[in-house]
Amino acid sequence: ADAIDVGAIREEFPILQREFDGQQVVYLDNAATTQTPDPVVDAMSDYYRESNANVHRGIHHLSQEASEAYEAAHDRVAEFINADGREEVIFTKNTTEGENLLAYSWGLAELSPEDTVVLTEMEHHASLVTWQQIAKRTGASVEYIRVDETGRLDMDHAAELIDDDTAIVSAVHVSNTLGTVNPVSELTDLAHEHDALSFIDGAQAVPNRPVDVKEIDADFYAFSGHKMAGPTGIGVLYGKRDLLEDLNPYLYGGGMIRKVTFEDSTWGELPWKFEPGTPPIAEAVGLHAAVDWLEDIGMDRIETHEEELAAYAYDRLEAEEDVEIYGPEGGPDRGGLVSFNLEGVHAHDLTSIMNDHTIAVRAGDHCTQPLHDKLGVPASTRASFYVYNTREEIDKLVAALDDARQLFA
Ligand SMILES: Cc1ncc(COP(=O)(O)O)c(CN[C@@H]2CONC2=O)c1O
Repeated sequence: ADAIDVGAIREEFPILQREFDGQQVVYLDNAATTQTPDPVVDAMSDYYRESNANVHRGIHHLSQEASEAYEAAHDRVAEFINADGREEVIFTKNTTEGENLLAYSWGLAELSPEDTVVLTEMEHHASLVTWQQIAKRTGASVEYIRVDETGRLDMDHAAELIDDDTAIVSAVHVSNTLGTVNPVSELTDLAHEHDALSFIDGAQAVPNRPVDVKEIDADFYAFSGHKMAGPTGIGVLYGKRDLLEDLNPYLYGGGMIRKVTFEDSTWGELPWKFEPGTPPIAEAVGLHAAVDWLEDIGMDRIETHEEELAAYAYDRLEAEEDVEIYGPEGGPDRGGLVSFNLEGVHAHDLTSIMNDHTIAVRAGDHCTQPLHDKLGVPASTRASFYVYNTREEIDKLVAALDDARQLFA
């Protein structure tokens, strides 16, 4: 596929023209959140201006329009990830809520002391802490698939850990710290060989590459709107329909019920059963527009663009003898981000220097503290890329290292 037209894309992001101290912003913090193109902002503004009403099919024109827009967003997302229709697409607040929905509605009900939850050492706190706490409450145990010295999963260790005691395997598709692209189909197959469920955290995958949940055969898959050129306040939990049919909700209220009496209640149809109360309607409209906008570029082309930028960043940083990079070398095993440290300079100081050059990167543990403990560093600096980033921006990042060396090293 031909390269994406970054110049044309940047025209749709006024925020990228912003300057601080006379320097144009260099936004390299996309793994935290991506910027929002005009068509997405316009779709949400138009909704509020012209179609705003509450959903659940109120008997008036505006509610009909709002309901249709909200339902169409479910259909569009289902198509985008190759789910079997809106029944398999639950709108949540974000990836974190999707993981908690599964942990509370399935984990609390199904896990017992005989069960094991298999995670990886590179899990984000959204899944690691969630499963760790649900395991404590149910008596289940938690085991972690090792990350090897290249930053990849040790799949021999995975095959050892995943056995007949395993109830669920929960793995990140692309690590938000290492950039590692994990073999999620293989992990899912291992889980299914032992009648265990497979949950995949796709927060750093769905925005950046083609994702086909049926090809992966994951039982559940979560991601966020704000990391894929969409708004904050909306995420998706995909689930296989037959599994969702058997799950009981853990959040109750209006819109999710079929019949309510003073004695008891019964639950509504999928996906509404898991969407109590007034949902993020404008955000759903925005997410729909974001999916259209991304597909217009092409997910294959986005994946190639990010892989090339990450490989370029990896090579440029690798050439600096006082820089330590975490995760695999550039190529198909690395998504669009690079975490690193500059010898003798704390990540927070480096990131502050970067900010002096109006370069936005992120310092910290990236919600993967156990992984940083394993790496033996308290924090790292992470540059993460999206469709509007260029090699020239990476050159600015590398050039700013010298300031940090002069000041701190
Ligand atoms: C792999 C992964 N899983 C789950 C989440 C949680 O997503 P929500 O915040 O939308 O629920 C994130 C967010 N990434 C964090 C957010 O900021 N910086 C990061 O790397 C993530 O990268």
